[in-house]
Amino acid sequence: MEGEQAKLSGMRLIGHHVLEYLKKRVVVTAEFDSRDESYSWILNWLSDHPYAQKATNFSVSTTIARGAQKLNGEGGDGVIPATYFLPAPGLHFFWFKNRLLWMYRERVRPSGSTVATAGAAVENITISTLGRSRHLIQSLILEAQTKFIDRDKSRTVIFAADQYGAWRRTKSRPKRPLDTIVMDPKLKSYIVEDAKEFFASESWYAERGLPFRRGLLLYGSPGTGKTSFIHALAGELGLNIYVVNLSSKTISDDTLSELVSDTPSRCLLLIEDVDAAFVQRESKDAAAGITFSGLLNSVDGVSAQEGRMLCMTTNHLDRLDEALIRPGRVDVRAKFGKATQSQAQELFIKFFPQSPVKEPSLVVKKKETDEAVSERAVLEEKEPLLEDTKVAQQESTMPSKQETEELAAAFAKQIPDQTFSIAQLQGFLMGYKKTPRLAVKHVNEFVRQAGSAEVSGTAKIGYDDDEDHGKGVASYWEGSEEQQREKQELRAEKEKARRDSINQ
Ligand SMILES: Nc1ncnc2c1ncn2[C@@H]1O[C@H](COP(=O)(O)OP(=O)(O)OP(=O)(O)O)[C@@H](O)[C@H]1O
Repeated sequence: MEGEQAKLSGMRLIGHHVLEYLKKRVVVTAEFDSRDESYSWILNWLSDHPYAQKATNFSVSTTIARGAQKLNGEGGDGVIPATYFLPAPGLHFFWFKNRLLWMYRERVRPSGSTVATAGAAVENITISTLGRSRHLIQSLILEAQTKFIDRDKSRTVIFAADQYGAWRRTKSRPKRPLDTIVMDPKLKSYIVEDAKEFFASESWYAERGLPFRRGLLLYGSPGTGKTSFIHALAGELGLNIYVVNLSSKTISDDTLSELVSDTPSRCLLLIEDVDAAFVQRESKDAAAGITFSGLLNSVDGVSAQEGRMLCMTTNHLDRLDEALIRPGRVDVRAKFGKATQSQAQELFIKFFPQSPVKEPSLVVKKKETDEAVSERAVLEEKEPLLEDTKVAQQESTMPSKQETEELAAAFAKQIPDQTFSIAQLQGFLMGYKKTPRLAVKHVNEFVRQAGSAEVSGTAKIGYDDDEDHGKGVASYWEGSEEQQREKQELRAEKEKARRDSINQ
């Protein structure tokens, strides 16, 4: 009896192997794992495929990131985030180049997942077709890759380390134009030209046996534009950014070294607040972080990737060890200072760009009857318009180019030199997005209050909209109570004018 059973299971095993063998002979299969970049190419390709648009069993996603990581931010530049329709997990058949293919999408738990990584399911997609040639599936992959790269051409893609110590695409943003960065123009063009020259000199480095790497250190007060400049630089050079967070608990010397050697040959490797990790290290949190020598080894060890530019930012240059910033590791150092008066002026002009001149108030005026005009004249004589109401009336038209320049000069004149960061000034202007004249009128008050707030540290000043900092809050100058009341009055006035013009 036992012999019979052994025979049966033996035959089953042989049958299974034969089937697998035949499958391999007649079916070509490619497998994609959500932990790999190629998974994003396939998802992106699938979301555009007619099958995914018609499939009755589909999943909806606002990101093309891997299933394991629900990372937001991609495609969501508009008010409504981009939505992708994808074939749901399971088996699907579709046509590609007149050939039938089938795909299987499934969710699996990664082998060796721990309590810490529990919940981080990994997805798998296999795409198969009948035949023995890989050609068809290879061309599908190539098409998907090209499509994905084209999609990124106008964007800067940001990668960060995941909990497994591998790079993960986290988000992509439209390229930030360099001219949106307010800084010393000489310094700006020096860094940009230096970086361009570096990336064009691979053979020069090779001929001299020099490691093909460059280091850039940006230092200065918070909110002076260091991170923003790196993003704009990446956009200008057409490179992606690989961000390392040294304070992360999951990063060790080994993972850092692996990450650095895994960066592609042309990229910006960004280490933000490079001083912070070592301040924390002193807090003896043994489990967390990396050692200083680990950092040095990673950035210039033999395995460190060639052709990358290391960009570091810090608010405290004095806290950095000389060894980290010696030439060879840091080749260019740039100080980002608080706004000068001319930078405040430039910011104002950039903040209120010229839009086509609208003159709604003229339309209203045309309709005013003689009676109404004389009535208004009597009223004005009786009760002179409040100063702000006059400004408010002017605000119904945006200033001309010349007036904007005059306003910018008046604005800058009231900003003490090198006292506020651009982020703080931007925060103040955010309160006056459509009312530049009011911004000029109230800037004095902002300067006074911000000055005393800095001493007492109580008021909400400054503005930070950068998710990279992980603060997740946008705090900005909302104006004093009086300003807010004025703004409300202005809104009410505008609304009244609008209603009146409709009723006429
Ligand atoms: N020089 C600048 N030009 C244009 N925008 C700026 C500039 N400085 C700051 N900003 C704006 O302020 C905000 C914060 O800037 P950013 O994060 O680049 O500053 P940072 O110097 O990197 O700050 P931190 O040291 O805190 O990391 C962003 O919204 C950015 O657009």
